[in-house]
Amino acid sequence: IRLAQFSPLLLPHPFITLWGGALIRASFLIFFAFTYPGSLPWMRSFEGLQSVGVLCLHFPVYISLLWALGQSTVDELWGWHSWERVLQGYVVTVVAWLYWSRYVSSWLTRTPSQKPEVDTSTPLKRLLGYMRPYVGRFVAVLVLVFLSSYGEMAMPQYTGRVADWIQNEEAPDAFTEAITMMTLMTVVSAVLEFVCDLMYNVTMSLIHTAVQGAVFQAVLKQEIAFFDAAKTGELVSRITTDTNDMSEALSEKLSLLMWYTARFGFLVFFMVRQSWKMTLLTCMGLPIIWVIPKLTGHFHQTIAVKVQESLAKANQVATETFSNMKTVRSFANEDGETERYRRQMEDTYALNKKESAAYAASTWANSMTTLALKLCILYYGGTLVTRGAVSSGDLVSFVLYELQFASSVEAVMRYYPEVKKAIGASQKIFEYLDRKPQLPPDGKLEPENLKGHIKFKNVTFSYSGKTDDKNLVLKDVSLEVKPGQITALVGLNRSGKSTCVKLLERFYQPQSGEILLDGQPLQSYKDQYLHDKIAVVSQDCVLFARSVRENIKYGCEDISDEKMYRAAELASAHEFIMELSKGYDTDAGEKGGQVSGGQKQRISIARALIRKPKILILDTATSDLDTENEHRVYQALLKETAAENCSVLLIPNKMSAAEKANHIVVLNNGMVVEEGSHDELMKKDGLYAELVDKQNMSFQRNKEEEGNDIQ
Ligand SMILES: Nc1ncnc2c1ncn2[C@@H]1O[C@H](COP(=O)(O)OP(=O)(O)OP(=O)(O)O)[C@@H](O)[C@H]1O
Repeated sequence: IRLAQFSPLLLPHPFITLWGGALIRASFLIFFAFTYPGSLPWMRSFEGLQSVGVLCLHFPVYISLLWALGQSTVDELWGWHSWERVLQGYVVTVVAWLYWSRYVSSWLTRTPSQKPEVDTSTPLKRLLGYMRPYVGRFVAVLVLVFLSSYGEMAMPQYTGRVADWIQNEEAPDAFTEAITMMTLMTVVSAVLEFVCDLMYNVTMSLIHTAVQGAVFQAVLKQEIAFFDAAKTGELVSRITTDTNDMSEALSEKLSLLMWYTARFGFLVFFMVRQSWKMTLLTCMGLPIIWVIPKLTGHFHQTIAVKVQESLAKANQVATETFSNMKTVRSFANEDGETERYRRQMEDTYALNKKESAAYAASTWANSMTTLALKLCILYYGGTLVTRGAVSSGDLVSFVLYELQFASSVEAVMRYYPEVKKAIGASQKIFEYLDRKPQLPPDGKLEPENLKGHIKFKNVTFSYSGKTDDKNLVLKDVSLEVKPGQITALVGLNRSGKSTCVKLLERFYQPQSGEILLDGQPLQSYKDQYLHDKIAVVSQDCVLFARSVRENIKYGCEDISDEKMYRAAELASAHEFIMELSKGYDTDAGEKGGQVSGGQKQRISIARALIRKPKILILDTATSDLDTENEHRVYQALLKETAAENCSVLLIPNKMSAAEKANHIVVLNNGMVVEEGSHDELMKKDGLYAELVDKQNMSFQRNKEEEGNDIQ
C-alpha cells in the first residue's frame, strides 16, 4: 500500500488508494479466514465478517464522510496507514463489537412475542393511583432533585474556572467569584438534597401505610374458604414482608435512580458543552470498563463458590466424625479422620490461594481499565488543549465530570432493573387487592322483630365444591330449629354437625337446597344483622391476646360493664375471672393461652350472650367443660334463653345434655337419620339410643375405674 501510494499513477488519487487498500485488506482477511486450517470458527461466522468489515472499512468510511461534509481530510487521508492508526483500528473494532454484541444485537433479536420478564405496567398504574393524592409532593421532589443535581455540577465547573485563572491570572476577581459560587451552589445543593430526601421518604411511608391497610382490609373481606386454602404465614408475609420489600425498594432504589438519572442528564449536558469529542470518547470507553471487570469478577465468583463448597465438605467431615464419635473411637481411627480433615482443608487452601489471586486480578483489572480510560481522555484532551480547541480549565472540568459519569451510568443501569423488579413484585400485593371475594352479594333484610325460625331444606354441601358422594359432607339435610325452642343436633364424630353451624354463619354456601330464616333465604339478610342475631359458641373458641374484658366485648365495645358482668355470670365465668390477677383486665394471652380450656369456653359463652342474640348456637361437642360446669352453664343458659324467647341449637358434648332439648336431630354421615324427642328416639332404639347407651357404658366404666383406684 505504501509503495502504491508513491506510484505516480496513484499519487493524485488518494481515495482510490484508501478504498483499494481497505478492500484488498478485507479480501485477504476473509480469504485466510476461510482457507487457513488454523483459523477459528467464529472468524468465519457472521460476527467475524462484521469485525473484518469494521476493521478494514471504518477509516475509508470515516474519511469519505469528512470529505462529503466538506471537512479537511488531508491529515487523515495521508496518515491512515500509520502504526498508530492500525492500533486505533483494532480498538475501534473491539469497542464496536462490544456495543454490537451486548446492546444492539440483543435489542434487534428481541422478537415482539418475547414478553418482558415481568409485567410492570399494571402494578405501576396501581402504585401511581396510591401516589395521586401526593402528586404535589412528587412534583416538588422532582424539582428539588433537578435543582440539587444541577448544584452538584458546580464543583467540577468552577474547579475548571479556577484552573483557568491559575494559568492566566487575568481577572483578579475570577478566582474569588469561582470559589464563592462553588461553595454557595454546593451548600444549597446539599440542603435541597436533605429536604428532598426527607419529603420523599415521608411520602413513601405514607403510601406504604396506605397500601398495607388496604391489603389487610381486602384480605379480611375474603370468604372463609379462602382462609382455609391460604397459609396464615403467607398472608402475613404478603401484608408485611412483601409491602415492606416493595416500599423499601421504591423508597431507596427509586430515589437513587432519580438522583443518578438527573445527575447523568446534567453530566452529559455539561460534558457535551465542554467538548463533544471527549464525550464521544468517554462513551466509547464505557463498555470496556464494564466488560473487563465483569469477566474477571465472574472468574472470581466461580472460584469463591468452589471455596464455599470445599469448606462445606470440610464441615461435613467434622460433623460426621463428631456425631459418630463412638464408632471412630471403637475402631481407634482418630488419626485416619484427622488425615481426612487435613486433606480436605488442603483442598480449601489451594482454592483459597486461587481465589485471592482472582480477587487481586479483578480489583487490578477494575482500576486498570478505569485508569486506561482516564489516560486516554487526558491524552486526547491534552491534544485538544495544545490545538487550542478547549482551555485547560475545560479539560480539568471534563475529567471531574467524567469521574462521576461512569458511576452514574453504572448506577442507573443497576437500579433501573431493580426498581422494575420491585414494581413487578408488587403485583403479588395487588393480587389480593383485586381478588373479588366469592360471596353472594350482601342481603338487605334487617327486620326489627326476628322470631329465629331456622329451616334447612334439602341442603347438600361439600367443602371442595365437588358433589360426588365421597366429597359431600351434608346430603339432602332438612331440619328445623323452632323459635324459642331448644333443638339438639347429635351424631358420631365427623357426621357434619359443625358444618351445619358454619352454613348458618354463612361461611360457606350450600351447593343445593336452601336455608331459611323466618321464611326468608339466609343470604337475603344483611351480614352485620345476621351476625348480631346469631351468636355461636364454637368448638374451637378462640380468644385474642387482649384483656378478658376486650374478649367478652369483642365486636360490641360500647356495651356497659354491667351487661358484661351479667353475661359472664350466666356463663359461670364471673367468679373465676374475678379471681384472675387483674380480674377483667387480665390478658388472655396468645390464643387465650393464659386461661384453661374450660375457662376459655366460658368466656366465649359470655361473649356470645352479651349480644342478647335471638339464636344461640352452642357447639360444644368436644368441649373442655367439665360435667359440673357444663351442667351449670346449660341450666343458666336455658333459663335465660327461655326468658328471652331465644332459639337454641345445641350440639352437646354429653348425650345427657340433649335429653332436655325439645327436639333432637340425629345426623349420620351427613344425613338426617332420626329425629324426635328423647323419649321417642329411645323407644325407636336406633342410632340415638345406641349413642346414649355407649355414653352410659363409658360413664359406668369410668366410675368403676375411679372406684378401683380408690380401693
Ligand atoms: N374446612 C374444611 N375443609 C374441608 N373439609 C372439612 C372442613 N371442615 C370439616 N371438614 C370435613 O367435613 C366433615 C364433617 O365435619 P364436621 O366438623 O362438620 O363434623 P362434626 O360432626 O362436627 O364432627 P366433630 O363432632 O368431630 O366436630 C369431616 O369429614 C371433616 O373432615
